[in-house]
Amino acid sequence: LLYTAPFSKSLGGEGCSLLPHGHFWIASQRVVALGRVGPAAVEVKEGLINAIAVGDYRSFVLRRPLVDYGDAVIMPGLIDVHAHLDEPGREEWEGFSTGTRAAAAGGITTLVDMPLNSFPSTVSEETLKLKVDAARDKLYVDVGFWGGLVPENALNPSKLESLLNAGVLGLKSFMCPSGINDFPMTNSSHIEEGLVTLAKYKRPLLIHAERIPDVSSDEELDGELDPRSYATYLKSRTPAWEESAVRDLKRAMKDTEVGGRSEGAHLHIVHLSDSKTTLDLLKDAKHSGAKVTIETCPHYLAFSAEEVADGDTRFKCSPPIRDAANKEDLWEALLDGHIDMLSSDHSPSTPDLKLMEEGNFMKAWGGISSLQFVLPVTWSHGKKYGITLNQLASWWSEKPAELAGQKNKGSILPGYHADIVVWKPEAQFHLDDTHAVYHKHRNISAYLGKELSGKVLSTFVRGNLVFAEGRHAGAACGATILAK
Ligand SMILES: NC(=O)NC(NC(N)=O)C(=O)[O-]
Ligand SMILES: [Zn+2]
Ligand SMILES: [Zn+2]
Repeated sequence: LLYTAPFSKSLGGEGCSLLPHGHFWIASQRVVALGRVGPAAVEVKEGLINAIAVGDYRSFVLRRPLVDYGDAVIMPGLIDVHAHLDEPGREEWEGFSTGTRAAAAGGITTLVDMPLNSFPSTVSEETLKLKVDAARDKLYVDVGFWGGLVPENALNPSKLESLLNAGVLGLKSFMCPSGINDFPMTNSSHIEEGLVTLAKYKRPLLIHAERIPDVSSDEELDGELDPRSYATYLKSRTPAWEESAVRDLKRAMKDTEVGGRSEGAHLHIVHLSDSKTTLDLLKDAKHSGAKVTIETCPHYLAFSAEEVADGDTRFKCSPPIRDAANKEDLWEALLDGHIDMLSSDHSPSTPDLKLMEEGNFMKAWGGISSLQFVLPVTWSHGKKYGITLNQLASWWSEKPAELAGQKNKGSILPGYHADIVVWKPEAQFHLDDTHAVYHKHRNISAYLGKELSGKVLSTFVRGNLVFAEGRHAGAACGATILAK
């Protein structure tokens, strides 16, 4: 039985998978596995990768269905460690069903949900249970959860332990106001104490590292500034915020070193935007042996402040998208390995909160909607820097799997989950009104109207073909991932 793409006509529809087989091979001329890219076939059996036949694979795949993807790329599915799915409590912003359908359409096979923007925030065993219950039968990809480190639990190890025992993959905290009432910010003492507990569990602490600087350099903010101007927003949230946070983390980072008070714990800086002093401070800490990793997001690599039109609040996020020179330096840091991985920071809201008509950057909700497009965006913008498919797999799958403690995910290797994206890097598309968008509010996405290259053909989650040629599987068979 040989399928060659496009193969919609032969696909099933009702169950967990569009492909009616539990044991099959997929093959192409560009399989990203075992540190190389080349012709290979991957055997999928009962949700796992059973074998990889490299080179001339035809003699291996006899008597089993084979999906031949020609010269499309077969790569590990993306693992997005930073997405706000907002359910329960704010389903009108996003939701498990819409968010995971968007993920599947974008080649993302695992999401890790942020503990804030849902209501209540995920800060205790009980609130994690609400998340897990709300997710039931709604997931098209696998979903894990970060818990929140907040003042209420940070100094209370037994509360933190009950949250960790309940299965969050790690914790997340803010060093500035989060914009969400039941998710208050932490100071460096909360963080240092939380890390001691995390060290026992060997799980990471993710930090939104922006802090209001002690000495304000914002004199320019005095007087009348136009809130529709992007420059006004940039002045209100300078790189000094990121720098101040990271300086304040000095002791916490030191504590993670071998022999330190929280050896075994791990600090992960989310959505780094400042590629100057903040990055230098983090490089120094890494260099002296602190266990620190860094992520940045496609919007910091795709856009620059110069391109953000006044009033276009789709581009408002924190920390802000900075100037073109900053963007160049972020690419350099990513290519040099100083930035470890990428994530979407998909943080939608209802369109009214983006204040798109008023265009007020100072009052609009901060957060970029991007979940479905991160693969083509990274590829389209990375091509001119010569990025490779292996680098994409490292930034989007291997490193995120490690951060989230997922030992069976993130690579195409025998014994691993068959979480796979098949895509055509050369296929161009214009993200116009006719393009199918599965996250909830298409008009708030900063990528609408853009030309991208890299089209997702198929997405497999644990062997289930959950998305192919524009269609989703009928049943939502993604799993919730809880740490043990
Ligand atoms: N409450 C939020 O979702 N905040 C998010 N907002 C952004 N990035 O603008 C974030 O991750 O900080
Ligand atoms: Zn954040
Ligand atoms: Zn976020």
